[in-house]
Amino acid sequence: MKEDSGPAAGPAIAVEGLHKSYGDVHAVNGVSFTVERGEFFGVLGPNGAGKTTLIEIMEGLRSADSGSVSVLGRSPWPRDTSLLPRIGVQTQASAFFVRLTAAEHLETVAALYGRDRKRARETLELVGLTDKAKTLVDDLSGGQKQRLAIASALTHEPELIFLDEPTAALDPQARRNLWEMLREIRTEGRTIVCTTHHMEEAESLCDRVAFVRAGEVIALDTPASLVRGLNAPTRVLIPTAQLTPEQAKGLEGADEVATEGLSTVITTRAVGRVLAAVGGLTELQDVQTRTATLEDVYLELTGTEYQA
Ligand SMILES: Nc1ncnc2c1ncn2[C@@H]1O[C@H](COP(=O)(O)OP(=O)(O)OP(=O)(O)O)[C@@H](O)[C@H]1O
Repeated sequence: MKEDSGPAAGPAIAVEGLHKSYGDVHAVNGVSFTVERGEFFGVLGPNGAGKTTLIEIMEGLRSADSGSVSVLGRSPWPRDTSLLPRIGVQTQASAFFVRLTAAEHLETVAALYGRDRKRARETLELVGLTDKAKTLVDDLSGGQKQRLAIASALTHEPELIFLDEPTAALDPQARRNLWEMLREIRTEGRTIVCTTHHMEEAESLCDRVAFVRAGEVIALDTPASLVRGLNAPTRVLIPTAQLTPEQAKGLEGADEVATEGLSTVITTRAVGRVLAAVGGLTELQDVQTRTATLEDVYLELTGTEYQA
């Protein structure tokens, strides 16, 4: 299933001047970008930004009003059935075959793609649901259903995988297991396009991310470049019981001093000098340093309070 997957075959996705409106709402308003083969690409932005509309156009589930989309070298609209075995789709409202167990559901999905039971079992194992093989789909928890939905998108080993908030209902352990699994899939050379509201997740997994706001891509780069571009200061947190704000204000390199809960917080662009000075006054093992993250980029770009 990996035909046309060499570098010579062009990008996995190329979107150019895409527009889509629902009445007066410009859900996608002039979007252009390219996703390279083998890339893990994140689409980020607040609720209603246009992410799902954009992804559904790439998946061939919606038509665009204007602009062009190429997916694995083909146009997904009008519906191109030759693309279906080559892409895997997990949506926020995945459907299951009712009255089947988790294993039976996946075996059915696998059979639809001409894959065998062994592959269905492998995929169940991949998402950590082997011990739920005999559980009815209806009796799975929300997070387990979500893992089954992801497995359904992976059974046929597609070249390109679309994931819409894949870890939304997962507990922290399941989320980290899924990250590991997605990293593994990526090393197999598959392309992954993923939306998420978890900035830590995007920072940890994505090669590049596109921030979408009001239907437009307002930033697109690697998470590290976006964070660097903020040029944000470092925050040093020390228990106030060990260093009071008054003591902190006198320290070399401290730009600003505040208190947060039980901590004195020093904002600085000379973290080495501040730590050296703090080390002379208190135990450094109780000191935490915080540098900017993709969440800070989100707040800067969208100008909104982040809500997971
Ligand atoms: N079928 C539809 N009919 C009318 N308006 C729609 C439809 N689907 C989406 N919209 C509107 O288009 C805009 C973009 O919606 P979209 O679902 O693409 O955003 P999103 O970024 O995926 O949001 P979320 O993070 O909440 O999933 C919103 O204003 C939404 O209300």
